Parts: sequence; C-alpha cells; structure tokens
Amino acid sequence: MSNNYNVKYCIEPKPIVSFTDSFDDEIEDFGFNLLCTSLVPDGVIAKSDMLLSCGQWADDIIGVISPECIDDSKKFQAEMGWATYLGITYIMFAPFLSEEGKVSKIEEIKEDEKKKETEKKEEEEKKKKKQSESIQDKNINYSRMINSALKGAIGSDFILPFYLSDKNSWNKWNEIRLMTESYSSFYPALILDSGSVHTECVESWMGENVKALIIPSDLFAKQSSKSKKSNQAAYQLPKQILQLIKHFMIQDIDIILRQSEGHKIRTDLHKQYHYLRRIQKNLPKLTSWEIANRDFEDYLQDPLQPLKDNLESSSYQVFEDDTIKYELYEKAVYKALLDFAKLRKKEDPKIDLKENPIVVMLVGSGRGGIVRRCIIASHKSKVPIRLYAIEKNPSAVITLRNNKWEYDHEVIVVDTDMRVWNPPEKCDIMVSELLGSFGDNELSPECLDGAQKILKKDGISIPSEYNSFMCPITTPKLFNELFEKKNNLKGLETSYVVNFGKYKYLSNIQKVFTFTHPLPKESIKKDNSHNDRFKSFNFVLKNDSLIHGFAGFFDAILYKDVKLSTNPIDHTPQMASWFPIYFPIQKPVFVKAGGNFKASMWRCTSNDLKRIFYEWTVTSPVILPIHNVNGRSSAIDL
Ligand SMILES: C[S@@+](CC[C@H](N)C(=O)[O-])C[C@H]1O[C@@H](n2cnc3c(N)ncnc32)[C@H](O)[C@@H]1O
Repeated sequence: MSNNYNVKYCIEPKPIVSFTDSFDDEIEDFGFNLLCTSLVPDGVIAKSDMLLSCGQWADDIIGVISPECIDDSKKFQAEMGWATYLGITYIMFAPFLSEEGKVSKIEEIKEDEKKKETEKKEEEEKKKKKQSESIQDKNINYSRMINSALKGAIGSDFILPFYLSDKNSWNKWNEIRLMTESYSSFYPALILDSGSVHTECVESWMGENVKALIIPSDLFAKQSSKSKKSNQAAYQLPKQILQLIKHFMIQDIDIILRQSEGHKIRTDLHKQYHYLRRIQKNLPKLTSWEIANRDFEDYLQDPLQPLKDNLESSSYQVFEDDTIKYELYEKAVYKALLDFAKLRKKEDPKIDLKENPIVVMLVGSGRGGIVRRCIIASHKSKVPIRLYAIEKNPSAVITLRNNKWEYDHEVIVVDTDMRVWNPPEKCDIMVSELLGSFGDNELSPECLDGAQKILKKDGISIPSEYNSFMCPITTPKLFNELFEKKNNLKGLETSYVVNFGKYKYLSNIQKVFTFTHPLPKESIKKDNSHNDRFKSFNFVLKNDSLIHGFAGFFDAILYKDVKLSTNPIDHTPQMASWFPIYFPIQKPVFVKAGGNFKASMWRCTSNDLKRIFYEWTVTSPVILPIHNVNGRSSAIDL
C-alpha cells in the first residue's frame, strides 16, 4: 500500500452463513487481510478444523471467544481449547460487561415533590448499585479466566476489546493488564461504537499499543445521492473518529470492519473498506528519513560509547548523513571566527591574520565531517584559520590523514586522546561534538575538562553549554519487552537510545543537568566530583496514566544564538542525529489525571575515576528502589 503504512484490514461478517464461503469471498477474492469470526465449538460455524489449512487458521483468522463465556468458565475453557487446537494466532476475548447500573447525577427537584422523588430515586439507585456490583463481580471473575488463558497459551496474541463510548475504558484496560501482569502478547482493541469521544479517555489511549480498531458498519454515515454526484465518498465517518483512525493507521494498526444489523457486505462494507483505504492513502507521506527510521521504531539500542570504543565507519556515515548538524556547526564556527577576527584586530590593529590566523582545534574529529565545515566557515567569513584535527580512533585518523580537504586547506591531524595531548600552541576555538542523546552521556564533560588546557585564556568552546531534559513516558511495548524478554534487573536499570513508536509523553518536559565549557581552572576537581549532578522533579500528569519510565533529550548552545535541540518543544527541524534516550523503571506506576509524579535523577562519578553512571528513582505516588545503584547494571567507561 501507498505511503509505507502497513494497515491490515479485517472483516467481521455477522452471522457467517458458510465459513468457507466467507473466507473465499472476502480473503481470497476481495482482498481483506483477515477474517474475524466466532469459533464456537460444536456450533454451526467452524465444524471442523479441516475447513482451512493450518497456515490459514494461524495467519488469516481472528478467533473471537463468545460473550456467553464471560460467566461460564467451562464454556470459556472449551472455546480456548478449540482455538488452541486450531493454532489460531489472534484470539479476541469478548469485551467486559458494561456497568449499566451506574449512579446518575441527581438533579434538583422541587421542594414539594422532593421527598417522594428522593425515596423513588434512592430505591432505583440501590437497584442499580446492586446490578452494577454483580456486573463488576462477573467482570472480575472473567479477568481471572483471561489471566489463566494468558498464562496457559503459548504463541498466540490475545486481544481484549473496549468500547470507546465507555469513559472508563482505558482504566479498565489498565486494571486488567496490571492484574494479569501480562505485558506482552496481550493487547487492547477499541470498538468505535460512538461518533463522539471522551477526550481525556482518548488521550490515555494514545500511548497504548492498541492492536485493532473495530468499526461497526453503522458508524459510517451514508451520503445522500446529491453529495454522491459532487464526487464525495458514499460513506463518511465522524470527524473525531477519523482523527483517531488516522493516528492509529500511522502506527500500522489492524482495522476490523464489523457488519451491523441491516448492512450488506457487498453494498456497504466493501464500499466502507474502499473509503478507509482512501483515508490511508491520503495520510502524510513519510520522508525517506522517516521510512529508514521506521525499522528502528521501538528498537532498544545501547547508547554509543565513543570514548571507550572505536566507532566503525558505518557509524560515521550515519552521523554525516545528517547535514543539519554540520550546517549548524558551520554557522557557529563562522560567527565565532568573525568575532575573533574583530577582537584580535581591536587588540592589535596592525595584526595580519594571514600571518597570525585564528587557531581552531577540532577535538574528536571522527573522519572529518566538522573539519570540512570549519574550512568552509573560514572561506565564507574570509577569516584565515590554522586547523588541527584531534582524534583517538586510529582507523578514523587514517581517513583524516588521507582526505583531500576542500580548497586544499592544510589540516594538522593529531592521533591522540584529547585529555592527554600537549599542543604545540594554544587555540582560540575548541570545537567538539561528543554529545549523546542525554547530552553528557558520551562523556563530553570529562573529555572537554581534560582538553580545555589547549585553549587560550580568552578561548571558547563550541559547544559552550548543553542541557539534558526529561519527562515521564508511557511506552508499554518497550516496557513489555524489557519486563518479559529480558526479565532481569539489569535490563530495567539500563538506559537505551530509542526511536519511540508507541508511546506518549505524559507531562511537561523539565530540565535535568547543565554543563558549560570551558570551566574556571579552579573548579575542575581531580576526583571529577564537579561533574556529579542531582535533580528532583515534580511532574503533574495531564491524564490518567501508567508510567513506564522517562524519555530524555538534550539541547546544546554551540555559539551565542546557534543552538541545536532534540527537545520536542524546540527540536531542530529535520535534524536526525539523535534519537531520545529511555530510562525504564522496574515497575509501572499509575498516576491519576492532575496527580503528581515525583522522581529524582543522579549523575554519579565513581571513586576509581573509571566510570560515570546514572541512578534514578520515583518517590511519589509510590516509592521505587533507587535504580542502578553504584552503576551495578549500566555505566559509561572513562
Ligand atoms: C560523536 S563522534 C563525532 C565525530 C565528528 N566530529 C562528527 O561530528 O562527524 C565523536 C568522536 O570523538 C572521538 N573521541 C571521543 N573521545 C575522545 C577523546 N578523549 N580524544 C580524542 N577523540 C575522542 C571519537 O573517537 C569519535 O570519533
């Protein structure tokens, strides 16, 4: 399908007269991807497993467990047994019973009627409450059955649908997933049973790994023949619903078209299918960068450690593909060169800058992406420079030495660790790009503290400052992976670089740590303790949320107003060099809308001067253990 979104379309005919006919007509001939159907054992629908091949049962069918199972555990077990026997991959439970008996708001009643009315209402409410309690009991028993099924089956994906018209739908999902502690292979689906939505509830759903949207065919409004003439689609969906559908289409959701009473497959559902395909086709096209990065969506990567490890050629190529970063560095160096030229001329009006060029030292030059930009900045500003490229990766140094630099500018390549280098002269401008997804996490502070002795007294560092930021995030898919696949403490106490796919930032983004360069000589401590940091946060949650950790970002002031940022608030447009960082927490934390979520974060330098690590914790509404104590699970080597 167009624009690289991978939506699967599924039809749920009601009732199925002939299972095989439905399958042949809708999957084989019409082109639906999946058939959603009840699997009642001994019933008229699927009389034999030989109606389809094992591959078809596994790949093309969503098997629906019937609603009668909700308070009949024997029937539930029988249907589950049949689904397992068939080898069904997608098993959809019946939705919870809805609690009709909710207490409605008592309206003001005239004084003389008040007593009678109140008695009547009280009576009614008692009845409703009782009814509601019995439904709640049924639902909790049903949750137990679901839990047993989840724990017993291997290789299936389980889907539990919720009515979007129920404003507690997300909370119900949250309760059962916490109750079952089934973090993977168990997904919610949304039944779009109403044209209007509860905005807050929908907000809570936005970060979930929703497996399917179930659209009853009577949700579509049929257009009059007049509007048909004006080339409008034969069917339309309510605006809010369309927005929701588009949001989830981008996340490659399954769409289940459910046949409503009085609607025909050929005349109604097939047209609705085409309408939805058009909606998908008109979604914004992904850029080539977005397409490439889709492969990395929700993929947990260990942050690079360019100080400890020597990067490979492919990593440098990825850096260099992001021209935006290099343009910003060029701009920063250009502006700094103009300022230095002015300053040096002010100090000595007779100075010949060709004889006494501005000295630029690029520390950590990789294979030369920024070297090239420094030369261009010098040409554009017409300020002569003497340029040094310092790099400790021996392979990158080979490339640096052999590159034919633009304009045949000389580059003095030095193969060394910047922290121990004794330069033949000092520089005016020290340029570096040692920034990680959380700013300081590739040890820029330690490297630049060590290197700053190469700076003249009035010399500057590009960047001059960087700040990290973070906010709580819901990211069930990633948490599930860490919780179940790795299911160990180490996995949940490590930070990861991630292109978030199914997630939602849950509060305002707050500043964490700040580093500036160069530092006054006296503030640099031998034991590196000046690079320790601590920060506490109070995040206010916008919606009922389940928090799975923190998303981290950074910004950097390169020179004066030249800045780059990965903070979503002011992300540098088109800049692709850094994905956010993810700090998981050992247990998800539920916070109600408007509630406070308090957390703390430390950057710790070790006594043996060999590593840097982060520790983090949650202090409200629950207290979690301090994560990664003494860097036991993850650290960055110096
Ligand atoms: C993130 S890469 C940036 C490369 C290049 N400046 C660019 O933007 O294309 C950081 C580079 O700094 C080098 N590096 C890190 N720490 C260093 C150190 N202490 N001394 C010298 N080079 C270092 C790494 O080997 C790596 O090539």
